[in-house]
Amino acid sequence: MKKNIAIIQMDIAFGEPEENRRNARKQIETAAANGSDVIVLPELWTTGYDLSRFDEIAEDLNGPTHNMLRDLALYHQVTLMGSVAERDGNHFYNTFVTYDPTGARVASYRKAHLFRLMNEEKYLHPGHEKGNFPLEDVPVAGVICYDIRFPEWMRTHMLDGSRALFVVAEWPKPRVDHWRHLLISRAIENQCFVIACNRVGDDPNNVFGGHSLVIDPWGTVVAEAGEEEDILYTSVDFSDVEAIREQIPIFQDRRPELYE
Ligand SMILES: O=C(O)CCC(=O)C(=O)O
Repeated sequence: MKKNIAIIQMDIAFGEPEENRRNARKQIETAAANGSDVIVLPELWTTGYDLSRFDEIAEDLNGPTHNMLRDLALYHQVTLMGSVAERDGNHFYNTFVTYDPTGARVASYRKAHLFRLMNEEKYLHPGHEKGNFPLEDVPVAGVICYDIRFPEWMRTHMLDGSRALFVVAEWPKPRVDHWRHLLISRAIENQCFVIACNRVGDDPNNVFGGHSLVIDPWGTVVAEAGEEEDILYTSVDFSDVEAIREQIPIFQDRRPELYE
């Protein structure tokens, strides 16, 4: 199945959900008008890392950001995804959501590995469930930023035949080399597409690196953004995964009994 992908590599106004929703809405409308089927937003794109104000700015899964994503997905007949600050009772999560063209939420994955360098563990709870979901009839998975440093967690997402890993991030510029190498490695070792959206700009503590990427299941970078706000367009044929998995059948050759 072939899909036109748009990655919205946006800057994020720190702790300003309304401003970020306005900006994202414009960019989603542009991407939809340009024929995109799947539109990816970055990590925590409504709030940024304004963690100490999550009590005020995080929302439950029926909040205004979710209504907007549901309505835009339905109106433009696209799939929309990205991570949003979630409130559930007294707990907060960094939650990757996906809305399909019927407006249904088909994924809500809570970031499993909290990033101490940005104090996430002081404010957020980690998730415990995997981020697999169907992109129409194609099995895929969505994960968040620091999660990609844990290949064993990424592998568990691939054991059901998933063909793509969607990654949303606020990855700082000083470690953009790690971002690129980790993403390319995840694509090669799992023989899957990696479709990764990073933010640009800065917040009070970090400068973010951009370089959103689309990598094919052979590990070749097929599209890459620079360090400015941009919409990165590419098209992906998920059936390309089959030939590579037949040529080098790593999923058949695994010996899980050795790994535990
Ligand atoms: O692992 C890294 O270097 C960056 C991770 C990160 O920024 C995050 O998880 O938000």
